[in-house]
Amino acid sequence: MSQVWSTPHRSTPVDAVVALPGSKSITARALVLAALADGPSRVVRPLRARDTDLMAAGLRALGVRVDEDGADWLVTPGPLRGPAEVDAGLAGTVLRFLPPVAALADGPVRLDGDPRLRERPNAGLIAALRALGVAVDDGGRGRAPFTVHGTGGVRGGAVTVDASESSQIVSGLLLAAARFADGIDLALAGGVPSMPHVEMTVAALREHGVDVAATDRGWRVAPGRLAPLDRVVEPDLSNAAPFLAAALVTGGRVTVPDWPAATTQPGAQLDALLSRMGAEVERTPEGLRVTGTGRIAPLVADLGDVGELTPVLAALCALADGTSRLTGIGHLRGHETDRLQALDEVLTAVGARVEQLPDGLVVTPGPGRAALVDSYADHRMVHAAAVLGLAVDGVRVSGPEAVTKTLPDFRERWAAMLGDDVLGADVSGAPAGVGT
Ligand SMILES: O=C(O)C1=C[C@@H](OP(=O)(O)O)[C@@H](O)[C@H](O)C1
Ligand SMILES: C=C(OP(=O)(O)O)C(=O)O
Repeated sequence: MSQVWSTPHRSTPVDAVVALPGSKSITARALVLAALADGPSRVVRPLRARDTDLMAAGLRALGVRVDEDGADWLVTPGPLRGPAEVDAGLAGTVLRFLPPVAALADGPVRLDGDPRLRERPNAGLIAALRALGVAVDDGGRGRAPFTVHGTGGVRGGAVTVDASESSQIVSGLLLAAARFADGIDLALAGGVPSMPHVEMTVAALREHGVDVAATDRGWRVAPGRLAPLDRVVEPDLSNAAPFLAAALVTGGRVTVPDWPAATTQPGAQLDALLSRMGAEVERTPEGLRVTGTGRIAPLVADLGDVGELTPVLAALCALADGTSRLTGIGHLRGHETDRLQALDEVLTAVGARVEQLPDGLVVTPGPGRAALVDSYADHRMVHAAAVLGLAVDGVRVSGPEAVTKTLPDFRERWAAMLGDDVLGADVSGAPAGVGT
């Protein structure tokens, strides 16, 4: 039995200020870099959610101390050790950031996770580790479960990496590379999605005093120490997406406080993307304010840099007044679920017409209809269903607990935005499934 969430329907304009907890991506980098530094670091206002708790637990398994200090995490590095077991859950960040750290441990580290984690692509990372002198036993699958045979050190040096399926492969290698004997000289074999996330990695490394340089084909990290650092985590701008979308759908107004003036988070691009979809977007002293104008314009865009915004943007496209075309997102087939397939099914169930492209979606809105849709264990599919449900009466989603991945109290925050006292609607036990 899985839960079913009846998403709240709302025709009146929302008017809310929605504060959001810390960024998943910044918290993950802060933890890993703190673990590799040569003294204790503090992570201030980290995201506490399944993905980041798994990252902390994985580092603890490798011998790092991660203590709670109020709402902060205090990270005290220690000798990295094996044998160890790491549970990556469904977290791409744990899957791709911890193996290069595990390679520095003094024994074998086995990494596994949810059934879907075992389908998420990782061959590019495993091949790169081998080329850098690390033995990895993956049974030839290129996926979890696999064992990294740490020997207490990594040679490092020049390596060509296929990161076409995930930018996290690049980030994982760069994060640990200063601790490799020869650092790393990473050349990309082809394209890489989600470039802002690689820029986030480079920026975070530099804040720890690491020497990172962009090269013709990739990045070079010099071997050296990582200085300890107290880091304040920015709010998660990708998780702002469904709340800001609610302003467009209801013709209302949503403000997200503490919106950073400058950031490498891809969610920063919501500003421009939502303007293109018809919203008025302004930076106010209170935060980023998005005001719906009553019209949702279709979107034609390459979302390759901002793939994780796709589920919410695609939901808006299903409510727009024309056909949208979202491209550059073939790698979303390897995310928490095959997101192009999942969005096709969900948007079709609520009345839109969807065409799948090899690297994207064409979405044509239709008359909305009630539907029971699946979350596919994907937090951002729950966000998408919530956005659809504002406009289409009777959208229910099974498996809403997937939101624990990055925003455990998503439904409470959604209800609060709408001015509801409780969860916004009933949550009941019912068999998982898709259909009306
Ligand atoms: O480095 C990161 O923190 C992330 C990189 C991106 O991964 P992909 O490049 O696999 O899309 C993004 O989608 C994910 O949510 C977080
Ligand atoms: C793709 C995502 O997550 P992960 O870090 O597990 O890849 C996401 O949060 O949208």
